[in-house]
Amino acid sequence: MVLAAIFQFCARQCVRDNALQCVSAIESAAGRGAKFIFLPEASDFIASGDAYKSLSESLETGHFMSSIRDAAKLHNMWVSVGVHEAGASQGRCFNTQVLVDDKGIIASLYRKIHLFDVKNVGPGNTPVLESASTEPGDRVVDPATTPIGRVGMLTCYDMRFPEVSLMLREKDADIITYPSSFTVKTGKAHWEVLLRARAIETQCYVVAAAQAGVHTYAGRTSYGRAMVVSPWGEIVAQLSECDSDPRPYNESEELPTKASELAYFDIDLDQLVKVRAAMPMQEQRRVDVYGAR
Ligand SMILES: O=C(O)CNC(=O)[C@H](CS)NC(=O)CCC(=O)C(=O)O
Repeated sequence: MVLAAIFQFCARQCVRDNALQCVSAIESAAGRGAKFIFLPEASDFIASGDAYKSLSESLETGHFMSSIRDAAKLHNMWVSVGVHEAGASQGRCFNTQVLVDDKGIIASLYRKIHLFDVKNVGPGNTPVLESASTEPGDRVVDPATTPIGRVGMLTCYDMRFPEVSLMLREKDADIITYPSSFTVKTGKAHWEVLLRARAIETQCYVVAAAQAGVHTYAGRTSYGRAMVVSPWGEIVAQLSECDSDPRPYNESEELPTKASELAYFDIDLDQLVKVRAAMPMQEQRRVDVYGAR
């Protein structure tokens, strides 16, 4: 079994501060002997309005990813982290999950394919239009081989589309990651159910690092409750949830952040093999009746 860590924090609009928090989480996890750490979606920043354009960075040369890569190398740690990647069309960014290996090299990356364009689930039942700032990716990436198993990457809202997680299972994923920044309303209603269902039906570990807390200047609050689910559907680690009411938008007010949290868990690939052997769903799929995913 190999030890891994999952991190939850409240990103601000300042990329340097957020980088410091993530680097310190990597350092702590290394001190405990973890080989892999999962960081949330948008760990580089949560911003308001047009700030996306100026804050998004290149994965190769930007301050945020350089800090993460240096820390990964220094502490021999694999890192999964969500960032805003500069360089998409129309001044937008990609919502990208980056997998960094223990030498500080980018081993793989995945650009979120399902964007959170919704009508009445945002703060105060307002709409959210992720596609205004973000260009969707156009491919699912094969799972990457790491010291904790084969990691398949998806992000946040993607967890509502089981087809892609089943596709990753088909490609031999052991672990599926959903770095997230969920809304409080949808988090309370759906978060645990979605993550446990994805784990049970794919018979994979599901790891969802999360943002948590009030981002007042951006007019939004993240639900938190970062969670790890075993291939049998048990919650093996979870962090605290944020149930604050949404607060009115206030650009100048940066509230004290909700404290960051770190949890540890073992990835037990023997248990995964036993679960799959006892209930061989992958071999039982009736693709002859209902087609491939
Ligand atoms: O905007 C950023 O900077 C980072 N991206 C996000 O926070 C994204 C898009 S707004 N959030 C989600 O997908 C929440 C999904 C969700 O809450 C649900 O499926 O219910």
